[in-house]
Amino acid sequence: MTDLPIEHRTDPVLTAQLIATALPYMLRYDEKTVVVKFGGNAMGSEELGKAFAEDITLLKLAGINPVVVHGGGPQINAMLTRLGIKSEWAAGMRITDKQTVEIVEMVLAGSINKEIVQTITEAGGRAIGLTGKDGNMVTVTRLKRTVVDPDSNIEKVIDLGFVGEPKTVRTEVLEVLAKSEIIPVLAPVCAGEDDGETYNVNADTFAGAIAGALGASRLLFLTDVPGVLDRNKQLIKELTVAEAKAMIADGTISGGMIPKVETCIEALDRGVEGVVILDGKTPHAVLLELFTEHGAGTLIKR
Ligand SMILES: Nc1ncnc2c1ncn2[C@@H]1O[C@H](COP(=O)(O)OP(=O)(O)O)[C@@H](O)[C@H]1O
Ligand SMILES: CC(=O)N[C@@H](CCC(=O)OP(=O)(O)O)C(=O)O
Repeated sequence: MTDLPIEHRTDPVLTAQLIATALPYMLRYDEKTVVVKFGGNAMGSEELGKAFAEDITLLKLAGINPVVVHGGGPQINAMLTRLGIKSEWAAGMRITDKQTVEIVEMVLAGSINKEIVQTITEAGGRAIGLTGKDGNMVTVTRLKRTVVDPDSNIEKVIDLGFVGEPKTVRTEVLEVLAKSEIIPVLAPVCAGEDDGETYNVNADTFAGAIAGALGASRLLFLTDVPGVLDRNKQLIKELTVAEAKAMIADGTISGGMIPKVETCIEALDRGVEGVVILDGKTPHAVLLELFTEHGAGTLIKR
């Protein structure tokens, strides 16, 4: 006991009892796929990253099949600023030109992806970092986005550049990994189905496509807010699809929360059983959500 770090030193009987309470949840998710989207804003500190890696490693050891999809919006912003490149946004998506997509790939696939893989390794797990390009896993077409011009109230189609929409998801590689001890960590960078160009894909959209194709039991979005908030900034614990659509239409849900909620709706359509948006800044948010009755965040439901 005394060799353990202080935060792990507790009454051994209590510890054993606590571990036993996780059993029904372990049985519930045994061999099930859980897709966890780790948002760039949720990667707040080294400590949070470590707790996240421990949770994911624990899921894998418990016989669950975790698939990690990560973002990195703020980290891409920081690199673009360092390089003096301006970035603009529309409907929660980065308008991505040729120069920007190179930086996006560098930050997501090169830097963040490997950092998460390393943190999982340090937690005692084994992880492999992949992008949508690897194994031709996810191919995309150019995303066409319609927005309503606030001045004229007229709908217009905007060109976001090299922003992709997942079209084909090939799950072979992930199925092989599910049978192994290796945890996939996926960066949302993909090749265009028609042109072979590199595309920037919103990490939420990517996670939804993966969860749908794998028939995941759970899709968790770890972000930097407690969940979907109402006009008074109060947490909404359960949100129906119709309510969510109305909140997007009236602007209560905006920015990066739009692709998240839209992905939740699509994931439900594709048969994912439980879709939750929760606060990734709470240490061990994944275990808290899956292994306790403490269900935090916003559950999106039909
Ligand atoms: N109704 C809402 N409830 C909660 N967050 C919202 C809402 N509308 C907009 N947001 C914004 O969405 C952000 C989360 O999306 P995003 O920044 O893309 O996070 P992530 O990096 O986790 O994907 C929040 O930090 C918040 O600023
Ligand atoms: C098209 C688009 O917007 N792509 C995102 C990809 C990263 C991402 O989604 O990161 P978060 O999950 O941290 O927001 C971007 O360029 O920022």
